[in-house]
Amino acid sequence: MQLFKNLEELRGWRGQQSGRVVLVPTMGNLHEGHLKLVDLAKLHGDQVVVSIFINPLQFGANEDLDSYPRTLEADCQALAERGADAVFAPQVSDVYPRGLHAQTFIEVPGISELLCGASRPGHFRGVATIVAKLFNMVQPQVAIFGEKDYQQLQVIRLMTLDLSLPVDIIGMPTERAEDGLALSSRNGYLSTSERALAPALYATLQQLANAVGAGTLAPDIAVAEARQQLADKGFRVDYLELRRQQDLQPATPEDTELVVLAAAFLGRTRLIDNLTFTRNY
Ligand SMILES: Nc1ncnc2c1ncn2[C@@H]1O[C@H](COP(=O)(O)OP(=O)(O)OP(=O)(O)O)[C@@H](O)[C@H]1O
Ligand SMILES: CC(C)(CO)[C@@H](O)C(=O)[O-]
Ligand code: BAL
Repeated sequence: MQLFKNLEELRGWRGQQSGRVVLVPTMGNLHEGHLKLVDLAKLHGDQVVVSIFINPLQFGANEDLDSYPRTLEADCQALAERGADAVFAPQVSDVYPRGLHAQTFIEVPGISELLCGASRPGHFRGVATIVAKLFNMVQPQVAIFGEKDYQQLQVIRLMTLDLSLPVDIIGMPTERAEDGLALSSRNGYLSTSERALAPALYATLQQLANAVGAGTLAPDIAVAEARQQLADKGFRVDYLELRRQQDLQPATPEDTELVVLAAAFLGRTRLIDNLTFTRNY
């Protein structure tokens, strides 16, 4: 496996590839969820490139940019064992040569201001901008993203459509621990007692989806109960919302393809999760 630490090296390699290149963008500190994206990537092309870049543009001023785990050596070892072909791990100055604030941005209006975007202003502008730049740098035919970051996946799909980018976007179902907790780099911030509580987030989403899907609870009541249940268990709920899958707008009684999405803090750790389901009545 090759490791490219700057754009020039990456471009030199990319120019020699004639097959289908698949990109898996990450921020590193890799876990089995990321490695499952690599497994899927291998089915979709000839060369799998994993980018590892902690993108300052998508972090808010009071977020964890400085403390975000940086584990490049272990990440490369895991990726080599899993059969990735190349890792692209550029420096911030290589990615943003004019500095973060003199940067041309990509905005995907509407969807970017909802849910995580409301709690993290500018976050999806940072995500859309870096993903568009990674597409230009790596020039993949295919890119793989996790459904754990459901809103992010939708933002990227819309950006790709709006800008006519020649990249197929593929979503990968969320990889979970045995107790249901979605794997996430930020799970490493949880204390032992917080980790024991954390699976309640997904369990609560499952209960809500079962009740609304079968029509045994009205959506408003199910949402209010779910929020209260999480608060009673010690979560600080940032949002928990029932939305339609297509555009993440509030679900109307006619919508059947639904998604429940939540972000909730345990201590200082912000967990996100979601569950898609069909209303059957
Ligand atoms: N449990 C998971 N299952 C499937 N895909 C995942 C999972 N966790 C992360 N991903 C995907 O991996 C890619 C890189 O994500 P990232 O490096 O931010 O990891 P993360 O674990 O989500 O980190 P964080 O805790 O910072 O959100 C994204 O497309 C993300 O959706
Ligand atoms: C897509 C991404 C790599 C862009 O920095 C990031 O938001 C992530 O890891 O999900
Ligand atoms: N996995 C999403 C990246 C972020 O939280 O910044």
